[in-house]
Amino acid sequence: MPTMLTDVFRGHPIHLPHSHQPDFTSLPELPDSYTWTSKDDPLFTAPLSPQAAVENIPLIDLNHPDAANQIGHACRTWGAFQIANHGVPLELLQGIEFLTGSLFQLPVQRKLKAARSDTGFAGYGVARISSFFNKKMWSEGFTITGSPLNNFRKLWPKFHLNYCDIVEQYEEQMQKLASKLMWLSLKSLGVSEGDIKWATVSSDLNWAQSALQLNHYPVCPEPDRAMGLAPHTDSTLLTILYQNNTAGLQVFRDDLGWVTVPPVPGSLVVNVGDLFHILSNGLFKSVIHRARVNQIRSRLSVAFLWGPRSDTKISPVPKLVSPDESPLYRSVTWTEYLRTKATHFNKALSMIRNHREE
Ligand SMILES: C=C1C[C@]23C[C@@]1(O)CC[C@H]2[C@@]12CCC[C@@](C)(C(=O)O1)[C@H]2[C@@H]3C(=O)O
Ligand SMILES: O=C(O)CCC(=O)C(=O)O
Ligand SMILES: [Fe+2]
Repeated sequence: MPTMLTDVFRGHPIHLPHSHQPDFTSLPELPDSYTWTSKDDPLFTAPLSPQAAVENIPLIDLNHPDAANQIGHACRTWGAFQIANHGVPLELLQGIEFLTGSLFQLPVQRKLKAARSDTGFAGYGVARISSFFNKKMWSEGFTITGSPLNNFRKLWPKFHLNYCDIVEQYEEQMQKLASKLMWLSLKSLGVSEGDIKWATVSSDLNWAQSALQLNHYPVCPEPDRAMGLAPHTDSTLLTILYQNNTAGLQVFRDDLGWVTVPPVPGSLVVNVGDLFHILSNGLFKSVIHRARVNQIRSRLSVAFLWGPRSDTKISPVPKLVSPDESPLYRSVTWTEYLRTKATHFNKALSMIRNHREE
């Protein structure tokens, strides 16, 4: 029986004190434990790209006849892009935003009834990557995988069924979209369905699995010294992110520094994750990104984290490996990778890299 995402961290506890979460709204100034400097994160003071107005992640119209090549180019250069005409109904995007807003508005004692346990996967808490940093992040999160029924019943004793319904519909749409995006980007590399046995096209998409990460970044008294979500890459194949109408997401490019991804109403942000970087033999970049906060408006985001089934070994597509070289990475399942990441964080990719002889 393959490990489901819910079981990934069983036996790999991470102690994160969710119950110490402050009531963000009542803090007139930033506590020292939330004040970041470049000592806490080397990229904290990396420059904000002055060119961000001209150079930004592309906005791609999925109905454009050349969409596959545009996506492929964005995956190689940025590891991220935005999409319009993606087919996800606007009411559903509004529905998931409403759910997320309602959840984080609940009193902290109610949210803690659904707190993620040390070995658990789903529930309310601080970002999993918090354990790798000395300072705290100005955010709170809620992770969903499989049915949210038990947790939602604790949060909303009366209305949980309506909220479960929204999550189910949202996940269904996201699954279809993620698979479409994967095949479009692979097409740009000349890789087709026959080249990847584990991802056979079946309408139930049971070769994939996913999690939803709801994020809330409250208004912050000193945003320049705070961090919403520290820099990281996602461990996924692809992540599809919905952000409300408040900027905060930034992506990092070695040549440009931090670039803010402006919210475009109705569009979605797509990030290449570490597993897609591996599958593409390093051709697609898994993008380093972070979330900053602001003094005026709170921010919400919903990340659809998408990867293969737990028993699937991901390795570079043979077609993308030149015959006289070994693949850049050894094969790994999503479960193995999430556990490696939970222990070694941003060194996880280099730990599964095959070292080539010069
Ligand atoms: C499947 C997963 C990816 C994730 C860890 C998780 O187990 C569930 C939450 C995901 C998330 C969202 C916020 C950023 C991130 C790095 C984190 O701490 O939790 C990602 C994790 C990831 O992509 O590695
Ligand atoms: O809130 C955002 O814009 C980023 C969220 C994110 O990176 C994540 O949930 O993995
Ligand atoms: Fe992320």
